[in-house]
Amino acid sequence: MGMSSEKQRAFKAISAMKDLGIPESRVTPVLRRLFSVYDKNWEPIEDENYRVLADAIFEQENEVGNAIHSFPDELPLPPLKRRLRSPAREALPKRLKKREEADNRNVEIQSHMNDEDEQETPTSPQSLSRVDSEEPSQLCLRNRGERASGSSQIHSKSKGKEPVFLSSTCPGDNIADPYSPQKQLNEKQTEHNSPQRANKEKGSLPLRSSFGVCFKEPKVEPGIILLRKEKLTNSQQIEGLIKPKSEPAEDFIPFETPLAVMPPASPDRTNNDDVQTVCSSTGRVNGAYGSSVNGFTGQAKGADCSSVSGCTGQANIEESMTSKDNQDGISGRGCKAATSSELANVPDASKSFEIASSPFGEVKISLTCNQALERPDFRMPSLDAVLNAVEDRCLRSYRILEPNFSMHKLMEEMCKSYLELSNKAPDPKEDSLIHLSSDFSFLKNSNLRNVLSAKGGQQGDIRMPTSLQSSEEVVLPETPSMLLLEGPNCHQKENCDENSNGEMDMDGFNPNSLDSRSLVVIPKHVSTIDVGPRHDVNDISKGEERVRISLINEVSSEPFAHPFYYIPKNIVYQNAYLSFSLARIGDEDCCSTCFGDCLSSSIPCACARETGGEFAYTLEGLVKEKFLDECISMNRDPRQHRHYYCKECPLERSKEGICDPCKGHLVRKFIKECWSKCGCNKQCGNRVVQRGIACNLQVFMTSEGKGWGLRTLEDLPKGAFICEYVGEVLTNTELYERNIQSTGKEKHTYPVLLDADWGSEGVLKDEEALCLDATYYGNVARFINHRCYDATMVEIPVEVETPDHHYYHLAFFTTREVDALEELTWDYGIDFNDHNHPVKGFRCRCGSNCCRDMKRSHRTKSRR
Ligand SMILES: C[S@@+](CC[C@H](N)C(=O)[O-])C[C@H]1O[C@@H](n2cnc3c(N)ncnc32)[C@H](O)[C@@H]1O
Repeated sequence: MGMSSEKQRAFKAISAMKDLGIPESRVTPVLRRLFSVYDKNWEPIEDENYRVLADAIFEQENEVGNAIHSFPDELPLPPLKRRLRSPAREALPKRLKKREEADNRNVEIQSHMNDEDEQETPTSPQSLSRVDSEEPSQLCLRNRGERASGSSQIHSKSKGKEPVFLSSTCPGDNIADPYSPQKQLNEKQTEHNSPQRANKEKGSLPLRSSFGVCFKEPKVEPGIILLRKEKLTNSQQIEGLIKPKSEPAEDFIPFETPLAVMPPASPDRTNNDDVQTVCSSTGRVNGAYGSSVNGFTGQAKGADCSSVSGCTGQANIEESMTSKDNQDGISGRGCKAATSSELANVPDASKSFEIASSPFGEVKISLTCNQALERPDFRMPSLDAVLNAVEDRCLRSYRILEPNFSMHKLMEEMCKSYLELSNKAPDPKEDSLIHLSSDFSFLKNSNLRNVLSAKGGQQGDIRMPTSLQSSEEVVLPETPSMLLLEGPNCHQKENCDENSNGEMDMDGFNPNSLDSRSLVVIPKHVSTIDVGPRHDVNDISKGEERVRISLINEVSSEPFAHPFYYIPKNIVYQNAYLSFSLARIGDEDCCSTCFGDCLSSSIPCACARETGGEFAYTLEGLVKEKFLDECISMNRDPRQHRHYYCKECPLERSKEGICDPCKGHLVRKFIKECWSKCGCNKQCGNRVVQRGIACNLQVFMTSEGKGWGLRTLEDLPKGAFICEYVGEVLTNTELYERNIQSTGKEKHTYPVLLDADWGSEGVLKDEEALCLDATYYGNVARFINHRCYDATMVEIPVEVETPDHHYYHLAFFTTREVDALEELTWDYGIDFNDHNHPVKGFRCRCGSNCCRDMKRSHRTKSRR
């Protein structure tokens, strides 16, 4: 395309933005980036009246932390409305008053919020991107005083259906400026994009209601360009990524000077098992990470590369991919072939993608990322971490509904496309064209295989998790909204045989033949183009988590019959008052001037203040040993640690009969994570819990009679985040009401008090004291069994959306190294003599030497 045409299109784009009130100065740099990202392809930029461009402009503003201050002159601010009403304020505990003062400091934001309450809620993803809508903030809450009296009980209304909280946005939560061009753009798009509208059409609950909670669509990470999946076919998306470049297109405007080219692969690769470290011509370091499993080649040079612009350095990620030919023993030729690789796209050094192939079917993709290496604190992430992070970003950014989406598959698609384009039709029987070490690493490093092999000595003793049983994983359309699986883990009869013990065996499954290759199941890809969302019924999270959580019963034929809705984040039941909003987070409680990863900064940011000016997490994302040990010590020997004794204990008040004096609440140590009002990005190392479950977990039937439990399928280090305790946020009163309404048998076995800081809040009213109940709505944590004293996990309160300790996330971290297949337990801190406790009493079968259930004559001795 000629220069003049490029210019014309650029001018058109600029003037379209001008029409929306965005000055040229803000448009041009973003346009340059987009133009580069889309490989000088104008269509995606022009699509939908330059929607992507507008998105990107606002995303960039978010990224540099000036979303609020960027239009001071252009945008008149509505008058301040007080968030809290005076009488309510009088009753506020000190902490909340302090927050209100912070409100007043944040008057501009506040007034926007209130004003938006009355506005029609924009629903497009980009509208959310400017507001407090980063994924973890899915809870968006109203002030109790503002809650309409007609609030109904969401869950009771939605019984029998998929929980209907999924709304793209929450009324009243959008602080996007009503006058902003972005909003104008949104309004144009609301008609056809609105999930609310879609929901209405489906006849589900009206989402714009007075409920205290609703979910938002995931927000796009600042700096990420939105590709709208529904607009692009698979192949378009892939093409967008790897479109072969036959000719260097002319730049319509000067771009950043290209940095040194990183040509793919050093030529002399004579051994596919080699892990290569390549230095870029800038002399910067490229790390290496890769290994070979069972003869597969996995090579990668990882780099922290996420941005598509701002090229200031250079790093490489390279994935060596071998086709079937190579696997079948032609690897020698493949190695030789590497020397004769031909670059598919050589000419333009600034390109971030390069693909090479050999005449023998070897395809090599080289990603050149330019952002990381100028950073003095640059460190090489593992390929695994990069793939996970990219998956995470993609899932949030592109509305990918396929629960089994993986970067591995994406790379494979790239390979396939490349081969197709090269007129080399891939073998349809090919199960995987690429072999990355990351997919195998946990099996290679963990002792899962040994454990399985050991057990497999007696064939039939072991039931493989369904997720590992067959590569023909069954993916069924989701019909049941409640997770209620009939029978053991085999959900497709045809694939299962029932043995004499009534247990299910997979056809042809031979535990003795296990090797790491047979253990790895790459789930069948299901296209999301023409079908609705699907869930693997053997994923108890129904696709809600980043990882699949399988379920297995190796000890009995008891079916899994837990009627609960899986939710990955807390939701408010009805009256719980959670006092957080962006406006309540003062500058002193966030790190608005940070950038990138706070953990890499030499000076810890404001978010580390909660943990004594030091981050609680290590660079590897583990809780630091000292901090963790203190938390463990608190749990193991609570008497040695500070307690708060309520004058009128909400817990006692909510019990039946006479109130006992407060038994004391442990004053716990908190972790404070960075969040939406912080300048850092979602990948910041101080955001662990909010990223969700990352390890391989499994719900299994315990053999000690504790019912279902949770275990890990991989070796875990000490201090690793496992999961959050997720449930409905209730007030103590509501929990009390639930308990008295239920019969003894149904007494709630899943409530957790959020009492870690009751002490600093003065006398808490019943409706202020919060707890989580995972009985009806919960996540995988509802299966965590109790172990006295030496549990494998400890709970730590984590602040995400609010610096106010009133509401927090309860997160579980490992107390020591945990082996694959070991149960993940937690010391409930239960007093086995307290029969009035809201948690239903049980006969403890934890097996710990220090079991506190002393009265039980049948106490089991620990086997550990
Ligand atoms: C939060 S649930 C844990 C999951 C539960 N095992 C299930 O099957 O749903 C708590 C319940 O699990 C059982 N449980 C947990 N830890 C136990 C233990 N150490 N000994 C016996 N039962 C236990 C008790 O019935 C308790 O009320």
